[in-house]
Amino acid sequence: MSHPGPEKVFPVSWDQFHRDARALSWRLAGQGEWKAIVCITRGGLVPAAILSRELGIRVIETVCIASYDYKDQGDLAVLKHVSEKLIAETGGDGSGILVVDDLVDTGKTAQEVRRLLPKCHLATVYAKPMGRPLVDTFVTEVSQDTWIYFPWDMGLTFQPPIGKGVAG
Ligand SMILES: O=P(O)(O)OC[C@H]1O[C@H](OP(=O)(O)OP(=O)(O)O)[C@H](O)[C@@H]1O
Ligand code: HPA
Ligand SMILES: [Mg+2]
Repeated sequence: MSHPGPEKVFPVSWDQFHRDARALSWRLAGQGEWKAIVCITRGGLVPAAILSRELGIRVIETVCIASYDYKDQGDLAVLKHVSEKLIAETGGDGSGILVVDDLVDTGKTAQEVRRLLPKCHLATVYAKPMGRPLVDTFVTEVSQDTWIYFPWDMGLTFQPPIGKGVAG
């Protein structure tokens, strides 16, 4: 499924992402003690590094899930599961695990994680309305027809002067 239009864009710089991931850490700080972070690769790797530092959580695991080819959503593939050892150590249902991703969009990825770890705490930096109910904690909501551009997907390019695009 291609992302529906009309499309708005929300470009995020490294600095903005760092601030937003720190804001997520503040929201999570009072909410409990987590034994481990499980990040949903690849997008969850960067916020997981920041949360790990801010919350002092040193056990980091991955669940590797892919569904988008650029903006086209395809079938969801779980490429690697969370280790059986960590699941067993956390009661088999994800209790005490903080799962982190960069964003929730349709909620398909989050649904799969909830199926694997029903009692985990799921945190994302950004959320769109369709996926929002599946997330426990997030920082910023954007509309469903907004595409978020992350700093690791962008480079510096020439911008045409704003006046050139204005009719008249
Ligand atoms: O709520 P959803 O509609 O499922 O979309 C959200 C997921 O999509 C992106 O991952 P993607 O599958 O592109 O893989 P990536 O993290 O490796 O870029 C993003 O990082 C989330 O994990
Ligand atoms: O808005 C988005 N931006 C980047 N990756 C994504 N994967 C799903 N939605 C998005
Ligand atoms: Mg992802």
